Amino acid sequence: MDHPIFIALDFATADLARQFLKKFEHVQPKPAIKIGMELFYATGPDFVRELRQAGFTIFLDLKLYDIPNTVAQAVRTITRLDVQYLTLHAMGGAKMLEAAVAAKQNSDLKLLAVTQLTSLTEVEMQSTQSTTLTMTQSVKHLAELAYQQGIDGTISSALEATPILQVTAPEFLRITPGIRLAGDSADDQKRITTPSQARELAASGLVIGRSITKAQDPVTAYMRAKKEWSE
Ligand SMILES: O=c1ccn([C@@H]2O[C@H](COP(=O)(O)O)[C@@H](O)[C@H]2O)c(=O)[nH]1
Repeated sequence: MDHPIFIALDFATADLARQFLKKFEHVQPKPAIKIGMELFYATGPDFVRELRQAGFTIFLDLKLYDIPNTVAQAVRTITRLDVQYLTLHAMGGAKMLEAAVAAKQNSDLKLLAVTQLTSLTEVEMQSTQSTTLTMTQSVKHLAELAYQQGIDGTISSALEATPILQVTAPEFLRITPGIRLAGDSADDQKRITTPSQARELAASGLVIGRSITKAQDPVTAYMRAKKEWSE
């Protein structure tokens, strides 16, 4: 899958996620899905296996952030789940990233490093992290660090996708949440773009949650995003 749109399955139970996915049973190819903390903590690895067996491409968004040994052991365990993408925080540092890359061994699992959460403004980032770096400088720095350790791509706003490309390589993935369809109302996401803006800014994949999951007609919202993204 070259340019995926991952639907963020942010649901509280497996049944709610199943009901949602049922609406997509006639959509081919199957949408790629992202399982984050809410659903994973509620349902655990068994539900990940169920969705994988049903043929979904799975992005497990657990945002690992711990000492190198702990993260490496977690990556080793997760490779057995046969998910295709996994997140960890770039802020864990070079040694943590390096340990995660070593732990995935020969598996096809792609590791994605979260740079700065899309819910943060530049001012919030600067005050929390006690830095004078701009958002772009900080994201570029973390992306370059991840790239040098052999990580497969980043998670950032699409607003930083072009700067990330400048310090990494075209094949390094630039996956971007914080995507909203025109007309959506404001929420906790701060660094947002539409799918077509993300494409113009050199994102290589999108994560979309509420614009699809909370839409009156989720399949139509997904198709609209897909059309904008691929045009
Ligand atoms: O910086 C980040 C990292 C991860 N996310 C995750 O993506 C989805 C976005 O959902 P929306 O409903 O489209 O806002 C969500 O699961 C986040 O945990 C992110 O938004 N930003």
